[in-house]
Amino acid sequence: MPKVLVSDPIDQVGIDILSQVATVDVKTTLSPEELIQVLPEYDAIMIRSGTKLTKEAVEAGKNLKIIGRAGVGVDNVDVPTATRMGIVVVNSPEGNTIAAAEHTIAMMMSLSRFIPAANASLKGGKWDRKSFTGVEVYKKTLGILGLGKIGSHVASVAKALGMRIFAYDPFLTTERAEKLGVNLVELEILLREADYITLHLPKTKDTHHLINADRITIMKDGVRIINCARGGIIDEVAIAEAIKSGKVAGIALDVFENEPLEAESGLRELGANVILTPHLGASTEEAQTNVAVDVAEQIRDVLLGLPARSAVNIPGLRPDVWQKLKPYLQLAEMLGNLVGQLAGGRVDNLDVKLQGEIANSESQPVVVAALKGLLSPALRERVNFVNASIEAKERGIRVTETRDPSVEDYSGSIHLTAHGSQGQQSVTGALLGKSEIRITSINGFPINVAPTHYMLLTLHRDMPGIIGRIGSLLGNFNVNIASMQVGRRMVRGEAVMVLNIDDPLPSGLLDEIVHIQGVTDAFVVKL
Ligand SMILES: NC(=O)c1ccc[n+]([C@@H]2O[C@H](COP(=O)([O-])OP(=O)(O)OC[C@H]3O[C@@H](n4cnc5c(N)ncnc54)[C@H](O)[C@@H]3O)[C@@H](O)[C@H]2O)c1
Ligand SMILES: O=C(O)[C@H](O)COP(=O)(O)O
Repeated sequence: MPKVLVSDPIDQVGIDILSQVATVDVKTTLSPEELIQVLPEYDAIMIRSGTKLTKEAVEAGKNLKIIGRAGVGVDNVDVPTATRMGIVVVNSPEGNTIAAAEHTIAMMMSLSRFIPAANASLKGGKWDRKSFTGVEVYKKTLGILGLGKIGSHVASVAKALGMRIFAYDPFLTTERAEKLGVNLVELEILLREADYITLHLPKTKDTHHLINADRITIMKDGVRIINCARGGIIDEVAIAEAIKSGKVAGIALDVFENEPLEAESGLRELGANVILTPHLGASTEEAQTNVAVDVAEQIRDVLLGLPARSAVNIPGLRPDVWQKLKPYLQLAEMLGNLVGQLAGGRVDNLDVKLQGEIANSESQPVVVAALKGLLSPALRERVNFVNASIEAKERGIRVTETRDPSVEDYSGSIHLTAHGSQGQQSVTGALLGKSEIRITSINGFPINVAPTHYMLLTLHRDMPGIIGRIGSLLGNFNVNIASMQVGRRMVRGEAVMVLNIDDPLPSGLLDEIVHIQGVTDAFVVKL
């Protein structure tokens, strides 16, 4: 049984799913050092934002096949390192959208009406009504930074509250914004116009301290700011200063530059107009069930050898695409492996041509499959769909892709040409029926071969007796031939022969084959 480590609190429903296929250890109090120590034992890890999978931690996970983030943000995972190591990273892109959006609205209303402070005052024995006169959100302008899933839901709820909505999102089309009834504006306009500003973008190097002292200066006096996205998007020192000076009337923060927030953080000292929650955006029963099921199912699937539906580091390989392309992916991988073995040495360029029905499909997974096959003789199980593109790039392999939707002999075929240190080799393959893989040409010689584990390929002159001589030689060495195919373009011209053999070729035999008169080259292929 594979082993899964659950290192943050996850809903039991997720643990139950994982337990169908794995031994599950729930250890939610590991220190970073302990985590690194235990990680080599595990095939998968399931986390929330609490566990920091740093470069060192990911590298310690030598047996990890998948990292499952039961939530949205993967900024606590060193994804590039995971990708290089061939570890799939998955998340739950939508499981906690509503929870985070509702927390944002709750923060906005709490800021407007001082609910946390009024509650604390009353419970502290007072009946103070004067200190807590609030403001209405009705007819105010809400500026949303990042109009993705959460930002969009916040927009629609805020519209129902009678707010005017401005949004800044450089990656969003005006059509989408119009559909949401939102004014898509430049950042500076939003900052000038908004009475409330809420953040719903990822933490990246571009969004680090997006809200800083300079941008706060542009804002309206008395603006209120909410951050339920990620700590570090707001400069905490600058925002604390702006609260003290009265420039900013209130802030509500669910996320912090350092989590847990330090006991001595100055933010804790600020008054009734500063609301802090300990990263509770996704903490609803519904969201925790959603993300646990979503991510546990993906871990289960990957451990069973199936694709994950929301891998953040395998673009394009969703289960629906996988199901549709599966036979072509197997074909591309086999052809990549074959052309790589024929090429022998270093490959600098791989031309991938997709012909017929496959030319109209999503090509990226097919290219990745071909690269996986190409690199697998050298890297073996270290290369997979996650890291094949990176591994190829690091080796300087350039990929050229062409498509031709016209149908020739087969409804769809894949043609690979490898250019490398030892010249050029090309192979073509197609599907017979829906899923039977065939090699349909080698270096332009037409054949029709079902690939098998061991194959012997010869390039030779088409002349009487040559096939017999190769066959007898194999017989002398007790190598059994399962089937044989010859492809030629003209009688007594150049030809290619493919022998499917039942046994590996004994050492030295290939040399003898190459020395047969008329044989120009020979290759042993192991698929
Ligand atoms: N507090 C919580 O518990 C909690 C819960 C869920 C999600 N989150 C966080 O909320 C944020 C939003 O999540 P989502 O699910 O809506 O993500 P999403 O990917 O659906 O939306 C993010 C949006 O930000 C936009 N964006 C990216 N870079 C930008 C930039 N430089 N300027 C402006 N816009 C930019 C993108 O175009 C996208 O539309 C993420 O940071 C996520 O980690 C927090
Ligand atoms: O990105 C997310 O999904 C949220 O920040 C939730 O984090 P959590 O799973 O630690 O609550």
